[in-house]
Amino acid sequence: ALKLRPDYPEARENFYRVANWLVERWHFLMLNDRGRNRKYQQAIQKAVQSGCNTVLDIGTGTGILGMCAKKAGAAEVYACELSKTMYELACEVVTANGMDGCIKILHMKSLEMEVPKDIPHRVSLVVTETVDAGLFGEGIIESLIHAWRHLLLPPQEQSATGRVIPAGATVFGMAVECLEIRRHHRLCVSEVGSLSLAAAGELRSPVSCSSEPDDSMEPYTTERLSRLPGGYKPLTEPFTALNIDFNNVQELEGLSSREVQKIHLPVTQEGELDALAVWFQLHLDEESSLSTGPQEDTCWEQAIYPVHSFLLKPLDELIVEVSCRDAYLRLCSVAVLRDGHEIRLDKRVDSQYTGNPISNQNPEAELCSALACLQTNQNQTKDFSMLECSEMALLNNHDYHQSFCSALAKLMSQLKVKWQNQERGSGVQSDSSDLLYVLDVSEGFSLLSLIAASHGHVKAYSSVEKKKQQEVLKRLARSNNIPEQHLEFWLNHVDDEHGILQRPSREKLWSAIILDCVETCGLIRQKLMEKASLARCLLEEGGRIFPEKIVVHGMLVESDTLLLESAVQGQEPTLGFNIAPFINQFTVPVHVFLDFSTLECRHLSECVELFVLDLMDATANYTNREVKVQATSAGRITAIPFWYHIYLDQEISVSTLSKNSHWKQAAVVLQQPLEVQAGDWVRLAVKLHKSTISMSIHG
Ligand SMILES: CCc1ccncc1CNCCCCSC[C@H]1O[C@@H](n2ccc3c(N)ncnc32)[C@H](O)[C@@H]1O
Repeated sequence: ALKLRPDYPEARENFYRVANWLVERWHFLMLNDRGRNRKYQQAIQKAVQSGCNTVLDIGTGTGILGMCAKKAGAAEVYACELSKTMYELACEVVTANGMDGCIKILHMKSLEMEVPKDIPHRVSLVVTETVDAGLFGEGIIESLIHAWRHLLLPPQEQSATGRVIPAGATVFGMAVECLEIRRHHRLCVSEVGSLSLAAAGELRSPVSCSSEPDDSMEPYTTERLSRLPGGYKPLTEPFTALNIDFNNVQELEGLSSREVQKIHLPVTQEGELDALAVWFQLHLDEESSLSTGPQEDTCWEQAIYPVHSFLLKPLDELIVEVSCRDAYLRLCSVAVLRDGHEIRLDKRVDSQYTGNPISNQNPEAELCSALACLQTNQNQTKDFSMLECSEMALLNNHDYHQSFCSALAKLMSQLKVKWQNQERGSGVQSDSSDLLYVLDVSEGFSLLSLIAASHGHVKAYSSVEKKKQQEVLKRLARSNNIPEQHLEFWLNHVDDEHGILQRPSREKLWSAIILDCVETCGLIRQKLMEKASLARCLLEEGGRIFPEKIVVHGMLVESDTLLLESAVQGQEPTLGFNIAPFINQFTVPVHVFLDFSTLECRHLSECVELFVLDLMDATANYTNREVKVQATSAGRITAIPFWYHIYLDQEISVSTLSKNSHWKQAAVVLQQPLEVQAGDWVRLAVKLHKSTISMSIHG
C-alpha cells in the first residue's frame, strides 16, 4: 500500500507498526558497526586466501558477509536466511551490488539444507553471526552441529577441512547490584496507595532461571548495562562461565550434556545481589574477536539473569551454577558461603521486601504476610503469580499509586458532598449503602480498582483478566479490609472497548473511569480518544475520567546513538557495499522503548510543551499544532524525544519521565538532521492522527 500511495496515512501508520516487527532494530546497529564489519571482512579474507574456496553464510540478513566472501575471491558463495523479509532484501542487495549471478541465496533455515539438494557439495567455510546477547539464543549450536554433519567438509579430510567463522566464543559473567533490574523483576515495596501488599503472595517476573528448564519462563532478559538508569555496581570480578570451540563438533555435541559447573566467586564489594550479567567474546579466528561486554563501547546488550535478592558481604563467596541443558545458557546463583557455612539461595522464598521492613502495619496484615510466607514456603514452586516486567515496575512505582490515591480521594469526597447537598435539597434520604462506582480499564495488572475501593462507599470494577492475578487482588482486598462485595471483575471477556465500557447496571452510571493512556514503549495507546469519548457518556453528573488530560513534552537533541539505531548511515560503515537504501526502507520515524534519562545526546533546546490531549472535553482537542522552539546551543538536530505529563486532575499529575516510571520514552528521529546555531528558532509541526504522534521540523 505504501509503495502505491506513499502519503496514505493509514498505510503509513500500519507500515511503521509492521516494520518494527518485520525487521529487528539491531540490523541498523549491526550494519553501522564498522568495527564489527571490518573484523568479519578480514577474517573472511584470511580464510579465503588460505584456501577456503566454497562458502556458506548462515543467517545472511542483508547479505553483507556473503558479499565479503565473494569479494575476497571465493569461487562459490551460498547464503541462507529464514526470514522472508530479510531473504527478499538480501536478494535486492546482492543484485544492487552486481553479485546476483555469483551468490546463491536460499530462503530457508540452515537445518533444512542438504547436499546436493540445496548446495552441490560440502563447503570449506561457514560464516555466521546467528547470536543474541545470551550467545545461543538464535540456535547457533544446533545450526553448527547440523552444518558439521551435512554441509561442511568433514574434519577428517587431510586436504581441505571445513572451518567456521567465528571459530569460537568465551562467555563471561559478573554479579551485579542494580536497582533498575530489581524493580523490574521483584516486588520492592510493602505498600502502595495506602494498600498493604503483605498478602500479595509471591510475585515473579517471566525471567527466572531455575535449573530445571521451564518453558513458561525466559532464562534471561537483555539490557544495555552501560545505559541503565542509575547504573550498576559489580559485586564480583568478571568470571569465565564457558568456552566453546565452534570448530570442534564433538565439543558442540557434548555441550548440552556437559555437567553443571559450580563456580565460586569472591564478593569484591558489599551490595544487594540483583542479577548475573553475561556477555561474550566472539573469536572470529585466532587473531581477532568481537566483544559484547558492558565495559566496551560496544553497541550490544548483555544477557541479564535476575537472581534471588541477597545482601552480599565482602568475605562472602557466591556460588553460581552454569549449565546449557537445553539450547540456552543457564546461570543461577545457588548459594552464599559465609564463615564456612552455606546459605542456600535457590530453596528459600525470595525475600519479597529487600531492605524495606514491613513496619507499622496492622497486626492482621503482619499475620497475613507470615501466612503468605508460610504458604509459599510449602509449595513455593506453584502458587506464585507472574507479572510482566513492566507490571512489576509499575507495582513498584510508589508515586504513581500515591497520585491516583489522592486524586481518587478528592473525587470521592466531592461526589459524597454533592450527594449530601442533593439529599438536603430533595429531602430524599439515600440509604448509606448508596455507592460510588469506579471502573478501572487499565491494561494488565492494576491495583487502581482496589485503591479506589479502599476509600469506602465505593464499588470498584477491575478489568484484570488473569485468574491468578484476580486471586492476588482478592487476597489484598481481604487483608486491607475491603469488603469482598466492593470488588468485581468486569466484562473482561469482551475485547472491544464498547464491551468493557458499559453502564455498571441499568440505573447506574460511573463515578470514575480509569483509562490506560500510554503504552510502556512510550506511545499513546491506540483508540484512546475514542475510548475517552465513549467513557464520558457513561459518567454520572460530576463523574470524572482518569486521567483528564495528557500534555506531551519534548526537546530538540543531537544524538548519533539514535541515528545509529534507526538507519544505516551511508555506505562507508557497510564496507562500501550499497546496503543502506534497502534496509532503510524499514526505518520508522518514531523510536520507542528509549531510556531518555541515559541517552547519550546533546540537549539543543529546553523542554517544550508539544501537544495537549483533553480527555474530558473533546471540543478542546485539535489534530495538529505548530510549536516554535528556540535552539539553546549550536548543533545538528537529529531527534525529538518526547514524554507525557498525565494529569489525574487539575493539580495532580504523573510524568512518564519520572525516576521510578515504568514507562520508557519515544523519540522522533529526523532522517535529515537540521543544523542550527544558538538562538535559532525552528518550527515543529506536531500531528496527532489515530493516537499516533508525528512531527516534522522546519528551519
Ligand atoms: C556481536 C553480535 C551480537 C551480539 C549480541 N547481540 C546481537 C549481535 C548482533 N547479531 C545479531 C544477529 C541476530 C540475528 S541472526 C541474523 C539473521 O540470521 C537469521 N537466522 C538465524 C538462524 C538461522 C538459521 N539457522 N538459518 C538461516 N537463517 C537464520 C535471522 O533471521 C537473522 O536475520
